Amino acid sequence: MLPLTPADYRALARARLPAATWDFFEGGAGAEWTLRANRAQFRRHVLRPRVLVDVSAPDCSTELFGARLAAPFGVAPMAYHQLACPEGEIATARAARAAGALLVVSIFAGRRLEEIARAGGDAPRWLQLYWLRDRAALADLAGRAEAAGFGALVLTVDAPKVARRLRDLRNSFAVPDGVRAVNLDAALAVGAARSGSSAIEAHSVEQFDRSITWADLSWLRQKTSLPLVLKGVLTAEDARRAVDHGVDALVVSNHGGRQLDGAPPALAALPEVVDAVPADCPVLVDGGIRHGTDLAKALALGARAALIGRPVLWGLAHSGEPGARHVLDLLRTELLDTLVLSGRPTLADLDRTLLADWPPPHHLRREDPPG
Ligand SMILES: Cc1cc2nc3c(=O)[nH]c(=O)nc-3n(C[C@H](O)[C@H](O)[C@H](O)COP(=O)(O)O)c2cc1C
Ligand SMILES: CC(C)CC(=O)C(=O)O
Repeated sequence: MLPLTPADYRALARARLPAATWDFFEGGAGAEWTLRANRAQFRRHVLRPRVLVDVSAPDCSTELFGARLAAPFGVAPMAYHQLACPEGEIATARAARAAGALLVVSIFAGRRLEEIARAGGDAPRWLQLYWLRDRAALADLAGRAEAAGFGALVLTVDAPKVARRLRDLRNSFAVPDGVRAVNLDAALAVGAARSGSSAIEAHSVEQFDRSITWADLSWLRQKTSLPLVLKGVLTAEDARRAVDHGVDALVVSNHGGRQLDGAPPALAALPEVVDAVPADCPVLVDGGIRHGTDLAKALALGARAALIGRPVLWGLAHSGEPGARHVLDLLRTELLDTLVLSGRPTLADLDRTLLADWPPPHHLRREDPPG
C-alpha cells in the first residue's frame, strides 16, 4: 500500500513492531479515556469555508523564537526512538530538518545530544527535561543543550511520576537491551523487566523529583539563558502562574493521554490557556493531531504551533528517516490543502470564525463520538 496519510503509516508500523513496543507507543493511562478524548475532540468542530478568496499563494510557514519553520509544527519529545528504528533520534533529526519542522528531543533520547545536533544542522531543536532528583544531571544537560545549539528547554510538568499504563503493566514492559538514555549517567537508566510491573513507571518513581513547585523554576532559570517552555499545562490558572514565573512559552498537553486519565482533551483546554496569557507568549498544543485539518483547528483556537507525537514514531518504524519525513510532509501538504480549500490562505487567516461546533448544540446526540 502506498501510504498517503499518517493513519496509513500507523497500520504499516503496527505490522513491523513487537506487540509490547506497539502497546508502549500507542497506549495511554488508566482506562485510556483521555487518549480517546484527544481524538474525539477534533470531531466536535467543523470547518466553515469561505469562498471566492484568492488562494493562489497559500503559506503555512512561521517563526518561533526567531527560528523559521516550513509549517507550524514540530516533533513532540518522545523517549527511545530506537524502539522504532535503529538510527533512533538521528533519523528523526534528519527527517525534521528536511521537513522544516521543529524537533523536541526527549531527555530519554537514545542518541547523544551532540550527535543529534550535528544531524539536525541549523534546523531548530529544543531539549525536553523531566525534573530528576539528580540536579547535577539536569544542570549538565542544560549546559550541553545550550552548547549544542538547542534553542529552548522544555520542562514537562505533567509527570511527577509515569502513570499506571495498564498495557505496560500487563506486558511487564522494559526498555530492551541496547537501548538506553545515553545522555544520562548509566546509574540513572531504566531497570530490568519485573513481572507485572512497568520498568518505566518504577524508574520514574525512583528518579523523578515529585516535590518540586513553582519556586524551583528559578533554579533551572539560573542554569541556562535559553527560553523555558512548560509542557503539560491544561488550565488558565497554571498558565497565568507560568507567565508570572517568567516562563517563555507553554505546551497545552495531556501527554497524549499517557498521564492523568480523565484530564481534558488538549484541544478543549487550549482556548482557556490562550485567553489567559499575553499575546506574546506562544502557546503550543499536542495530542491526537493526525490530519492537516486537525492542525487548522488547533491554530484557529489560538495555538502558535503544534507538536506531533505517535505519527512520527509510525513513520520511523516504517522506514526510519524517509518514513518520518514523509509523515511530516503529508501533514504539511494536508494543512496547505486545508488553507486553500477553506479560503484562508495564511496562518493569520485562521481564527475562531473558522470553526463551528459539531454536532450543533440543538442536535440531540444519540451516542458518544467514537474513540
Ligand atoms: C512513546 C512515547 C514516548 C513519550 N515520551 C515523552 C518524553 O520523553 N517526554 C515528554 O515530555 N513527553 C513524552 N511523550 C508525550 C509526547 O511528547 C506528546 O505529548 C504526545 O505523544 C502527543 O500526543 P500524540 O502522540 O497523540 O500526538 C511520549 C509519547 C509517546 C507516545
Ligand atoms: C520514558 C517515559 C517517562 C517517557 C514518557 O514520557 C512517556 O512514555 O510518555
